[in-house]
Amino acid sequence: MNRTTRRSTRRLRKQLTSRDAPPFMLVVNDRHSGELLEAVGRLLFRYRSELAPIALGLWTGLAGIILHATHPGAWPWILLGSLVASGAVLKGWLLRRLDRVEERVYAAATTSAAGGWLASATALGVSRLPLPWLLLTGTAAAGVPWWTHRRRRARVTVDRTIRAWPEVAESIGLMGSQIVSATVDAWGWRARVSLRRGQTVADAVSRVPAIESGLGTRRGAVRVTPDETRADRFALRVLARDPHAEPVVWTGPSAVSICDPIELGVYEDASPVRVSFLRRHALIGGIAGSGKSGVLNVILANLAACPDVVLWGIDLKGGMELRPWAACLDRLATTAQEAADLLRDGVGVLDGRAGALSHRGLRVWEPSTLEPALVIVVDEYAELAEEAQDALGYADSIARRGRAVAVTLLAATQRPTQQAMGKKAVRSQMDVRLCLRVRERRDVDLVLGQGMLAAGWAAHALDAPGKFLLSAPEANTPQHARAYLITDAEVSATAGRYGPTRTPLDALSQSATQPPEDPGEDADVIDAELVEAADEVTAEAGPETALLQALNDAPLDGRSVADLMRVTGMGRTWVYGRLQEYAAAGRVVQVSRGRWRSRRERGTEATMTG
Ligand SMILES: Nc1ncnc2c1ncn2[C@@H]1O[C@H](COP(=O)(O)OP(=O)(O)OP(=O)(O)O)[C@@H](O)[C@H]1O
Repeated sequence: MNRTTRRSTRRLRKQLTSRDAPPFMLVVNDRHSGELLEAVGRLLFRYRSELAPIALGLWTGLAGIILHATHPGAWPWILLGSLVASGAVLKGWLLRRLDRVEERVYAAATTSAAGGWLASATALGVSRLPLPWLLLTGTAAAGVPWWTHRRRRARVTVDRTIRAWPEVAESIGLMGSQIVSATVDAWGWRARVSLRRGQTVADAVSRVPAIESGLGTRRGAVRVTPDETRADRFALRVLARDPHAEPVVWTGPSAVSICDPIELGVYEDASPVRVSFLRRHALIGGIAGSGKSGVLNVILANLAACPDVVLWGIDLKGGMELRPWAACLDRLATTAQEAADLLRDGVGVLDGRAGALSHRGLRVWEPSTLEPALVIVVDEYAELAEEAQDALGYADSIARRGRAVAVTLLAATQRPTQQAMGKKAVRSQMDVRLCLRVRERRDVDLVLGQGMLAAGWAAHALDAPGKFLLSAPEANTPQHARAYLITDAEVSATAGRYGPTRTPLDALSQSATQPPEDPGEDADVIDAELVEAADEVTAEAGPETALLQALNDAPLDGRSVADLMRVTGMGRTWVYGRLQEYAAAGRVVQVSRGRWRSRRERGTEATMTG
């Protein structure tokens, strides 16, 4: 109480107690009593949900008094009506929005209990013992589940928030915005908010901490995502609890082909995070300990289960991260030189396939078990830039030209700066970007691309390992996700399970990784006549006809690739390209490693023509 108030209180007291003071009169101020009633009314309305069980008890009691006085014989009908209503609620014909069994059972039990009491009170009178006590204890018993029910409480919170939104919006700088619709879900509630003309979703994104403060939520509870259909709307999600508070257990590979999307984890609404890695390069970024290796493990565990993929790995941390997958990796490079060789061979495969595709008149390599995709996994790409500069040129080439021929990169790094990625275009070629927690806000744009932070991709606010944001053609909103957690034991079990049955690289791609060599080295001793005849054919009809003839004339144990190179005068990749094409068409068979002949059926010689 301040000094002025104290002084006026003293004066008032003096006036009231002095002898010449006017007689004290209690004046009922109508205006104030009206305000009081209004305030009580407002309070009752505000807490109407909490007061519902008490109101129901009071109405039932009142109905009992009236019915006993007017229709005491109606009790059988009341009983029957309440039983029918309970059955209808249980069946879901009444109160349809109660979509859970527990909720329907509660509503049915309350209806039949209230009906039973009302029937008894109608017949016997409300005051007949133990009816008053039953009404009191019944109201309390029905009230407990009601008051503690999470969904009801959440619904009430949403209701109040919608009403308070104009005030909140004004104080957080989104004046004029309105909540258009709101729903309660398992973890909190979500709403669609319309913005005042001229405001954008970027304004809402930049005010997320203010929205959290305005709504009185915990930090990190609010998500703002653009509405794809309207620039003047956004989706607001408030998470009362963090759905990703606990690690998400991995349940096994979700893909059996590189053409299938891979399930990486779950979004906050419990829907799975699925993304395709077919003909796409991928970048995984995040600080140390954010869970990059964990995400790589999920991807590798899925790709290991796909027989139409060959996996190569580069791990310049001495193989620490990728060695557990060694059984499933066709190649693993752990030194700078090995990494450069591996990427150079990757470019070789790419070129070999590109040549074969152009010969077949096709544009893309369709992965199959005979002609698998090649995925090159690079753990900590920055090490590559530091230690194996030569390798960066090859990586760049693969990033730019590898998609069509299904030779792709999957790179993980802490900060994909220009320096860490090499001064090449690798980062800009990454179609799938997965951002775990980053240290600085600007790192969001480094991993996900320019402008993503401003668009609401707040990866700097992710607060646990394995939490991530995914940007891919099929994931274009900043939805928070958590990757499955694969334990070390699961990694070794998965590698052990799929390792022995991994598909080898196709012969054409293999040949493209080998240095050009003299075909004479492993050539068979073939008669001079054949070579001479082949030379003639080659000169007249071209190398393909010579190849077909040599395959037709091949002995039962086939002809070596070196011979085929000699008779056609063409390189290894060209020969393998044709052989693979004929093999896919069922026209030639690989008799043993590196030996081929045309297919012969039922002992007859099936000759091939071009
Ligand atoms: N999806 C996940 N769910 C829960 N915990 C996880 C998840 N992924 C990783 N972790 C935890 O975080 C720790 C660090 O993960 P991880 O080694 O994958 O991080 P990293 O980013 O690869 O780190 P570094 O850059 O140092 O290699 C792990 O030991 C694991 O306990």
